[in-house]
Amino acid sequence: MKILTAKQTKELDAYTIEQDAISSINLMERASVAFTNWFLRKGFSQNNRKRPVFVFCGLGNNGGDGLAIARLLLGNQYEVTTCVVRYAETTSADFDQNYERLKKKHPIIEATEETHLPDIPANAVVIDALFGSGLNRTIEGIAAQAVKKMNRSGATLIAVDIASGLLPDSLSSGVIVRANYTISFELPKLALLLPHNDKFVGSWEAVSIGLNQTFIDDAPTSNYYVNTAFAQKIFKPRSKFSHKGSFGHALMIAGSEGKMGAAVMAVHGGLRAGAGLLTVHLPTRGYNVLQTALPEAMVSLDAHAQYVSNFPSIDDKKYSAIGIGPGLGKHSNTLRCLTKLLEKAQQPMVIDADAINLIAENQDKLLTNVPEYSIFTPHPKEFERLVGRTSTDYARLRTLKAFCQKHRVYVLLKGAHSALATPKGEVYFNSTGNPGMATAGTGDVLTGIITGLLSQRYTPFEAAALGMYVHGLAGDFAAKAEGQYSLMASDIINYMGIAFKTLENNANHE
Ligand SMILES: NC(=O)C1=CN([C@@H]2O[C@H](COP(=O)(O)OP(=O)(O)OC[C@H]3O[C@@H](n4cnc5c(N)ncnc54)[C@H](O)[C@@H]3O)[C@@H](O)[C@H]2O)[C@@H](O)CC1
Ligand SMILES: Nc1ncnc2c1ncn2[C@@H]1O[C@H](COP(=O)(O)OP(=O)(O)O)[C@@H](O)[C@H]1O
Ligand SMILES: [K+]
Repeated sequence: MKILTAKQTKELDAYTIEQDAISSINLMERASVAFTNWFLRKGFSQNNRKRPVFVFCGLGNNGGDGLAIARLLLGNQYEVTTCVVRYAETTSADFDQNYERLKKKHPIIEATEETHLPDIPANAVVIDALFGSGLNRTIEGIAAQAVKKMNRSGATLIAVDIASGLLPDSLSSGVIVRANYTISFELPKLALLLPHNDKFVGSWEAVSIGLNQTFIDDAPTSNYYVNTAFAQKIFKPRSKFSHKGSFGHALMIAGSEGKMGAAVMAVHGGLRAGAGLLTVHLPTRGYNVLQTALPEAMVSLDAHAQYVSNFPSIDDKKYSAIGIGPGLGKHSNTLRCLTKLLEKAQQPMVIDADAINLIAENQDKLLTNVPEYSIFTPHPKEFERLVGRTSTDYARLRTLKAFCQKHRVYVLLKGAHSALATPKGEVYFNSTGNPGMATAGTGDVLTGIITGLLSQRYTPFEAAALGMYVHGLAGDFAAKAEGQYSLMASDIINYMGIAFKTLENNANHE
């Protein structure tokens, strides 16, 4: 799914109105109905009674949506208080039409100064329709006072299209609505996916309003959203005559004294992702724990007991994918081993954890030897070690894209909405996952999954994109069954089967 800019969204609206024989006012009605349907599904009741609804409207089309939503909720027997915040003289034509329609049957509060703003009880549901994608400067005056009043109220805040004050695709400042929910029209906006905006976005959903698909298909963008349909296209079901040789042989280099569990997690992830064969190379002291936990894996033992100091021969292309990093440690001999491996390796590798840290600390020597199209999987701290500190989410995204373009590698920057950047400078944001996954070992599982997929001849991009999607989906299934609080990395492994099965089932029904 594409992520478009505010400017493109405006053009998309206009194109739809022109090409699809729908008037602007009817498109607004569609958007308002889509929002209201979402609202009705949620219900927003308390003790079997509908909670009072307060709608704050601006003077443009976002305000017009608010007025239409107020009318639709009145029709559904909600007790609605509507307030138009008069921060300027001019109003949009569609705002005017919806204003007239609502005014006929419902009193509208006009606020030109703070004392006009209605008091909001804490049990209310507030609909924020002050500004949408048309915002082009910080909010001031009476509109800013309305935002502050909404934020102070303790009520549940729902943003129409985007929280007022939040710019869809660039850095925001000034007062911003702290929404609990955001209902975005048609496509997600870049701002919804960035960590620093979490407090303004809440949980969000994109609802379809039937905007023109041809325009969307043709629109240039470098930002994408990896949803189910996207992952489904990448996923390859197994053919009847396949055998374990069809799914490659993965090599995972991992583990050090005290961190052998990371190797176990990664290997487990790789096997569950369907690697035909998987050899793990690890320090001798890890042998028993690994073979006891996972008899399915083959083991190549290092010359050293506590850390990795060498690696098995990769000359004969025996391994169709190599992953390195989980629990590796940073011993000087491990650094020497990694240096040699990077010199020798011809194929893209999956590089995680301490392998990233070692490369970060020895960039001059190591970075140029990383095989083209390798996949780095840093968490934010590891990414910072690699590229330095960045001040904002947008600056970090620019750095991420530039790093991938310069070094011709993929970087999967982990977190909520993990961002997979490509050598072309595109970014694919993940749709799956939950905060329960912020726990020890989940990253090791991901490294295993991606290595396992890569070994089966998925391209590096496919392996990374499908891997992050399935990893998050398994985490979502685990959280649904067990809750987020006590979720552990091994729960993700346990739910990987169900995650892959949903893709298998969908593929079989196509
Ligand atoms: N046909 C359409 O274009 C559709 C638009 N829709 C809604 O329309 C919204 C966009 O509407 P608009 O383009 O009218 O813009 P907004 O309603 O977001 O803002 C209204 C106007 O306020 C002015 N403004 C911007 N920042 C301001 C500030 N800080 N202080 C004071 N004035 C400011 C701008 O001139 C802007 O056009 C979307 O977010 C969506 O909610 C939906 O109804 C779907 C259809
Ligand atoms: N709030 C969150 N929402 C969704 N996914 C998350 C969240 N926090 C962490 N994750 C996921 O959990 C994993 C954590 O990886 P990492 O930090 O490397 O953990 P570890 O090093 O302990 O294995 C990543 O895949 C990341 O995307
Ligand atoms: K809004």
